[in-house]
Amino acid sequence: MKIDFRYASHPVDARSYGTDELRSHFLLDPIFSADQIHLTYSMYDRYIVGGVMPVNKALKLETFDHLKSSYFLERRELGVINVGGSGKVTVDGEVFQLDKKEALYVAKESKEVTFESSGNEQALFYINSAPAHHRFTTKKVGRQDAEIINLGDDKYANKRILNKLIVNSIVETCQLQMGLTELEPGNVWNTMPAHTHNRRMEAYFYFDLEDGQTVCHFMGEPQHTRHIFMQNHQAVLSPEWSIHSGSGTASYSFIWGMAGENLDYGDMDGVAPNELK
Ligand SMILES: O=C[C@H](O)[C@@H](O)CC(=O)C(=O)O
Ligand SMILES: [Zn+2]
Repeated sequence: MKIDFRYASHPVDARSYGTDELRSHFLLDPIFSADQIHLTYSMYDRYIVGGVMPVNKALKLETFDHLKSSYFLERRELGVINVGGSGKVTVDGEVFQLDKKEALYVAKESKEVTFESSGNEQALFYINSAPAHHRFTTKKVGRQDAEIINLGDDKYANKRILNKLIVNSIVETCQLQMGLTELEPGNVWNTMPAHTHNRRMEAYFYFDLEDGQTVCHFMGEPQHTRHIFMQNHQAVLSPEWSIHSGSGTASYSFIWGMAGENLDYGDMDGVAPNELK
């Protein structure tokens, strides 16, 4: 396992970050490395973001120094979404088959979690984890189980399909929420109009972006925005004070994940496009 660590930033400090500082504090890259579990432990709500890419062997989620626990999920819950070929996640002996864009919620106190590819195409497991106080039930959320919201309009180049996957109307969680948003062809703007939610931090992971294209991710306080150019399979941390929105040079999909004070997906403080600076 490879572990990175990130401290949280004060919004007033972040106003003066240049490109390199901004990327070193918020951009998470790489997410996927062959036969590696690569994680970042963030001080934003002690959220963990990472990727699992099992090529030649099954990979086991182990505890690491920042957790000071006897196993990874001793005091945590986990969300997994596969963005590659078919794969298998085994939780304490129970096998869950995850095809592309399917999710698994793994309950606190699950002792052994392993990941492997199970088809010809490489499985790619994107994972998020948050501290947890209660053991709920491990549950797969397949494509048909998703709650779908149609958002946006061609006219604003933001027509997209939002799939709620790990949310409390589908699976009980302590503080984790995850889902997947797909931009319709020719549409490029996500999460516009933008929002913040001081109650929750968030992380975005961009995927299914055509080779050679990019997504410009916008962050920062609504009146002090910054941008990070993102490549396929990179993630970015969004502090509780920050907007999280992006515009691509092509359409793409992304996974959002968040944790914090509440489990209310709709709790957002909207910002109209013409109020942004
Ligand atoms: O707090 C919620 C998140 O920012 C995302 O769910 C927003 C999103 O996927 C979109 O508008 O496309
Ligand atoms: Zn949000």
